[in-house]
Amino acid sequence: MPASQLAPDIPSDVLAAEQAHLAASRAALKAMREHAQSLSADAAGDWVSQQILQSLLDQRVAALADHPDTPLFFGRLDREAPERTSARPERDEGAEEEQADLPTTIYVGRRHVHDGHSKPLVIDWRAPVSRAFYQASPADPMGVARRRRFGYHGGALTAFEDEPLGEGVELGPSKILTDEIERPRTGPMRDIVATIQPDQDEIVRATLAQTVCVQGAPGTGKTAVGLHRAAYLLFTHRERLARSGVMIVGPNRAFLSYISSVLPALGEVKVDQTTVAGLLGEHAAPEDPLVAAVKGDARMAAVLDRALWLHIVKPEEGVVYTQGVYRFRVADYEVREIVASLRGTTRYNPGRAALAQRLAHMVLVRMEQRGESPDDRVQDAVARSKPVKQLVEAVWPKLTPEQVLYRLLSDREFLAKAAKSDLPPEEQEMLIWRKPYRSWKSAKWSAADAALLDELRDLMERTPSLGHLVVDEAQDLSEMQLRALGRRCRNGSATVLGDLAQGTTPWSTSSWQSVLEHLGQREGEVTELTLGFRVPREVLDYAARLLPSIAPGLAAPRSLRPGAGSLSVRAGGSVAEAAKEALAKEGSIGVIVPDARVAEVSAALAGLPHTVLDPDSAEDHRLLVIPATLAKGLEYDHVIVVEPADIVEAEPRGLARLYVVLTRAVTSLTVVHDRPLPAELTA
Ligand SMILES: Nc1ncnc2c1ncn2[C@@H]1O[C@H](COP(=O)(O)OP(=O)(O)OP(=O)(O)O)[C@@H](O)[C@H]1O
Repeated sequence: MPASQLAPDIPSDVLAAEQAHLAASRAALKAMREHAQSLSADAAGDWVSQQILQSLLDQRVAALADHPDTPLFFGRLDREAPERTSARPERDEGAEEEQADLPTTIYVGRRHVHDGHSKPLVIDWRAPVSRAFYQASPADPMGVARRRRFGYHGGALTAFEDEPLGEGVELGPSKILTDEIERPRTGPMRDIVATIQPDQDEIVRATLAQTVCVQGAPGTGKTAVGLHRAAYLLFTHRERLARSGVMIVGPNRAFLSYISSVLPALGEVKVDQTTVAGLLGEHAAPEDPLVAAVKGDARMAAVLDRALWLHIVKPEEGVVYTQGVYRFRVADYEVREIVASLRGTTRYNPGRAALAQRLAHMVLVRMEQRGESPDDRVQDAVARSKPVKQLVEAVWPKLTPEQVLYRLLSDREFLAKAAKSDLPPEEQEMLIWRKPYRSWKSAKWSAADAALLDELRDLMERTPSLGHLVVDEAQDLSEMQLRALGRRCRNGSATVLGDLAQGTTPWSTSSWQSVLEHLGQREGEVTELTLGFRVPREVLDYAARLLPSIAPGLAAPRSLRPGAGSLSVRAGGSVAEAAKEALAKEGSIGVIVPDARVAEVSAALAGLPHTVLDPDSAEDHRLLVIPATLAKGLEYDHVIVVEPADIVEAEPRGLARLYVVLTRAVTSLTVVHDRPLPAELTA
């Protein structure tokens, strides 16, 4: 963007000085990288340490890469002398000392850069001192006299915009922010590090211990905020989270591929990004949504718990261990006592191992009574001996989650025993497979079963916890899936993102409190993002006509972008025609169609270069055909929605699906239909 476009009176000497600072910063980054490259891992004592050190050095060199097309810094703060800074409390320890040590003018960017004398040239956006860049306002300047935002064209600094904060004057809208929001979307999602808004920043910088749950209308930046929060936490708690790990869970692989480059662009490459299926198992046997809803209900947890422990058989016999001419006996009542003391105090598999050890210990006690002095090795040998193993197998059998679930879903009597009064008979009947499988090995599991298997796995063996989990589109998760995710952050915290109006699964939630409860994060704070950055107002108002039917409790969303003329509804219109019109404009085009009509619409677009969205393919086209069920979380400059009535009828929560697809557009939405539009949309 040429400087003159931003502000005709930008003094060229000021711009030149800023450009010189950019050049100096880039040169310093290069020097930092060369220094890191010159370091050798040879100093490490042994081969293993050398490999570890080398890998750390390689990571450091990679992190110091300069991306010429990406702004190294995007803001500048001219701060008042430290003693005059406002007494606003900082959240991180050491923040005040850090502020005092820094020069009064600082540049805020993607990473720290310092010169050869350790003088900071650029400060990481995540550092405590950078917070003022996002939060300072004339009402609370946070010690900042002037905030400067930089505009770039490619990698070149071409413009800046000043906001005086210390003079109590009202700030006008930022053109740099507006340009960023209006920029055409191409390729995968980009970071928003230069333009994070104050309410978004509050969420990004919430402390690690705090679980945050964000309700937000389409395009309010929930996904963006979740990803930036992950980057912020990794920076602020680098060592702790390097050990325990951070994971992003998204709705499908198309979405993961869309967001995949945001964290690497922020320098964070070691974050797992996955789907619930990726985490719990890629099971997708088709299932009646009503059955899936019962399986997704948290009441299943108690049923599974009983189902597993019902496998323990009351011991009727003791153990006889023979050593030479001696026989050592553990009586049946003693075995019963041991089993009773272990039940309920341990998970299933460690309990099984403990039973063997406790039996062996009893044998050892008998040996000692006979005057022997056996050691631990003898105890281990007894625990592994045939009679002990046989008894353990008979009383506390070795099981897999699949075996237990197979029995539960195929054996009415067993299910009734496990379900007790938690599930009424009609729900039990729904759970029993209509067509039973021959064995647990040949059973085909559904997505709902995957969460049940995971629950059983955890009852058998403790699931390790991560340090932090970001869960996107969380309104779509069942209570059992939430429990599965909750296990993975039980010693950590979570960022939970979603929109109650966009729930499209049989088990979609209508309450964030309930989500937090099943996640095991009752203390989590529910907050809301209300301003939309994606969808033009006209389009959002149109989609919001569906809200009274799908989420009556939610207020109508607001959009930052007026977008007059962005909506076109065409009865009997041609999809190819609409696509041609969009191709004549700038930006990406998504043709969102009922899943069953993908092939037909793709054929109708023959002659226009396009592909059908495939999450596993790197092929990127300007014109994409997208099955409605894959559109969640994605966005395109121009969206063409084909036959809303079919989209609504295709699934039980079809109206919510329609709301999702109508809210994917950044610049224009064209609705093409032959059938009458759903009444909720024309009301
Ligand atoms: N502060 C911001 N500055 C610039 N762009 C932003 C900002 N916040 C969000 N955006 C942009 O708005 C668009 C929507 O953001 P995002 O996908 O995170 O929204 P969402 O709330 O997750 O939407 P949905 O509910 O539809 O999935 C993205 O292009 C994102 O980059």
